[in-house]
This record gives sequence, C-alpha cells and structure tokens, in this order.
Amino acid sequence: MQDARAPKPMLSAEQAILQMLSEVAPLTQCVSMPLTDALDKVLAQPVLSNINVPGYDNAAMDGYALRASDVKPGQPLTVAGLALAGHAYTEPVPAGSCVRITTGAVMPLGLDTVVMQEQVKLTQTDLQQQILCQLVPVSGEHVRRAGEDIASGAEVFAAGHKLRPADIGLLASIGIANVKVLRQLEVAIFSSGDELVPPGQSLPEGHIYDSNRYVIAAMLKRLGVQVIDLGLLPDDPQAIEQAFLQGMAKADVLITSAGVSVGEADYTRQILYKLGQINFWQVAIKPGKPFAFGKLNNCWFFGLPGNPVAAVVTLDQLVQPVLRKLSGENVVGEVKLLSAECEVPLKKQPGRMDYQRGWYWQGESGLKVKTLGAQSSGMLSSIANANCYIVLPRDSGSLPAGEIVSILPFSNLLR
Ligand SMILES: Nc1nc2c(c(=O)[nH]1)N[C@H]1C(S)=C(S)[C@@H](COP(=O)(O)OP(=O)(O)OC[C@H]3O[C@@H](n4cnc5c(N)ncnc54)[C@H](O)[C@@H]3O)O[C@H]1N2
Ligand code: MOO
Repeated sequence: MQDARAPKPMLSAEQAILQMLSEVAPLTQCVSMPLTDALDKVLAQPVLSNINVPGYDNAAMDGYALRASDVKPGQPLTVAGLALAGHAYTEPVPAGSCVRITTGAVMPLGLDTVVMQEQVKLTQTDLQQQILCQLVPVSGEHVRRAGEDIASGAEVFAAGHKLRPADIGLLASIGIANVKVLRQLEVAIFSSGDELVPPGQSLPEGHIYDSNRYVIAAMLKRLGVQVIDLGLLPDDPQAIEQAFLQGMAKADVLITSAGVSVGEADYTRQILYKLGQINFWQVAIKPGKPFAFGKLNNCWFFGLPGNPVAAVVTLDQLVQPVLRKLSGENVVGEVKLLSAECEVPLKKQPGRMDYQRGWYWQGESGLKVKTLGAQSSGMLSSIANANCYIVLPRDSGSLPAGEIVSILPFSNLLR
C-alpha cells in the first residue's frame, strides 16, 4: 500500500472536507419510532400533512365574532350566544348580532371578523347583552383561517431533515405519533497512551488524565450519534489492533485520538495501514495538523491528534460535516463567518489556517473579540472558556490589536 506519509502539499480544511464528503454516502437503514423519541433524529422520508392547520376558521382573540359589514358607528349589536374553544356553535347568527367568542373557538357560520373585548363597550339589560364597537373593524381581523399555517397535502419536512424541538411540536400539530427516521450512526471511540489515567483514579508522576475520550463522547452525543466507548488503551500495538477490529465490527465510524503524529509509540497509524487505508493525512490547520482520514473495510476512520484542543477542533471543524452527511442529514445554510474587531494582538505564523479560541460580544459599534490567554493546543481551558473561533487565513502572519478578524461562533457541539 502506498504510504501517505510521503511529503505532499497539505490539504486546506476546505479541500479536506470536500474530499471526505465526496467519499462518504449517507446511511439508508431506517426505523420507525414514537415522536417522543425522535428529537435529533433524521427523517428517512418526507412528511406530508393530511390535515389543514388550523383545521377550521377560528378566533385569534377573546372578544366578539361578527360580520364587519354589520358594524355602524353608534349602532349596538346584540350578543346572540357564546362560542367556546372545543365546542361547536351551530346556531345561525341573525343579521345585526354577534357572538361572544374565546380564542381558538370555531367561527360561527357566516361571521367573518373578531373584535377584541377591550375594543367594545358591553351593555347589559335584563333581557340581553349588547356591544358597541369602539373602532370600525377590518373584515377578517383576528380570525385564523383554515390551513393558513399548513395546508392539507403540503410537505412539512423533506427527507434528511434533522428534527429540532419545534419540529416535534409541528409534527404533533398534524397528528403524527410515529416517524420514520434513519437509524443513528454508530461511532466507536478509544483513547490510547501509556501516560493516560481515567478520571477518578490517583495520578502517578508523569501521567495525565484521559480527557479526549470524554470531550469527544460529549460532542458526539450533541451531534445525535450513538457512541460505542472502547475504553482507554496502553501504547500496545496488540491492544490497539484489537480495538480497531472491535470498532470495525461494531461501528460505522471509528474515531481515535493521538498516535497519528510522528512519535515512536504512534501505533494508530501503523495499524491503520495494516488493517485498512489512509486516504489523507495532515491538514493545514492549527491546531489539528496531524489529522488522518481513512477506511477500514466498511468503517470510516478519523484519527484526531492527541493534543486535546486539536482533537476538539478537528472533530468540530473537519469531522462534524462528514458525520452529518453519513447520518443522512441535509446540511444547508450553515453559519458562516462574522467580522469582529479584535481587542488584542494575535500571534501567528503563515502556513496553516488558525482556529484561535476567542470570546466575542456585542460592542457599541459592532462585534468585538479577544483571545483568552495562551493558545497552546494542549490547553483545554483555552476552548472551555471561549465562545468562538478567531479564524485566521493560512497566509496571515501576526496581527496588531484593533484589526477586523473573522470569527466563527461555536456550534451546538461546543455550546
Ligand atoms: N516532530 C513532530 N512532533 C509533533 C508534530 C510534528 O509535526 N512533528 N506534531 C505535533 C502536533 S501539531 C500535535 S497535535 C501532536 C499530535 O500528536 P499525536 O496525535 O501523535 O498524539 P500524541 O503524541 O500521542 O499526544 C499528543 C499530546 O496529547 C496528549 N494526549 C493524547 N491522548 C490524550 C487523551 N486521551 N487525553 C488527554 N491528552 C491526551 C498526549 O499526552 C500528548 O501530550 O504531535 C505534535 N508533535
Ligand atoms: O495540531 Mo497541533 O495541536 O497544531 O499542535
């Protein structure tokens, strides 16, 4: 097999993403599930509405339903009855009369307008109630028309739509109790390194806690995929190979962190060459250069760098779009870069696109941003305390304070 380590120009982030997207195809297996379980799932087929929403003309306000043409200045209308939400009003309404109505109640036949109760003067005699409108209403005012929200037969969502909370409400509003969704993508993860100890245990000299597996699993949960945690492994080629084989057998995708750089104990890459293929390695971004993409039989492989911030940035920026495509999600209209004035100088060397970690806020004359201390890719606090990336182009060098820079507010994976 050809060795992808042979020197070649590093891909830009855009090239890497386009190449990965061009190689992967979405899942097709689907499952039916109750609406209450469907949040963040991806629709396997379009959803059409079988009903009008609202299903009938109804009052948008508490007040009086009437014919707008009956309202003449100084002439009262007799209140002929009461229309309540959930109860049909079947009596004919004589000319010159109105009906007391509550929000959501069906409009009585022949009436076209609702006048809010605050805009009428109510008079009561022993025999009847009358109203005097304080304003001449516009015909159709405060009436919600049948089908004005959703018309019967309309497509409410396309296949590939990922269901958000409001979408669940909308599906309920058209009477849908079960939806056909794509099965969740299964993503196996593991950490490896002799220096790593799981949180909760005491920390021997020269060791650090395994944080990557935790942040990667948390981000993947936000993305709505199934996480298969293969644990924490030593720098032992056999153990790592076993984990690769397990991941290949169980999951659609295997994501590792560490071991993709050039160190002696970087077994991940060696085993990947043995069991599958590396499609590319190294992307011109900082942090995150030693990122690998490949395939192990039917399982896609993403090798994230070990440095914790590099692992987070590559998962967020490079892997996220690919997992979304694999999950069957239609990805359109993504958030783009904003401009902000940077309050602090920024250090950078030309060569790689930089994702510095920043904090942005609304200033008096536009967005402002600053970095929060050191930008080492080993410092998780630099990203945990941030709310955006400051994205510096590949060729850019250091910048003085006061420059306008591009920022990318964090997606929901990091918020
Ligand atoms: N001579 C070179 N050295 C390095 C290069 C290079 O191009 N030439 N690249 C550097 C860059 S950039 C990065 S990023 C790292 C990535 O290296 P690896 O992906 O091979 O990862 P490791 O060397 O195993 O670990 C790097 C760093 O991350 C810590 N780590 C690893 N796993 C975890 C975990 N699960 N939780 C928390 N921290 C973890 C590990 O202890 C190391 O400190 O390589 C540079 N070197
Ligand atoms: O990806 Mo490395 O973290 O640039 O230092």
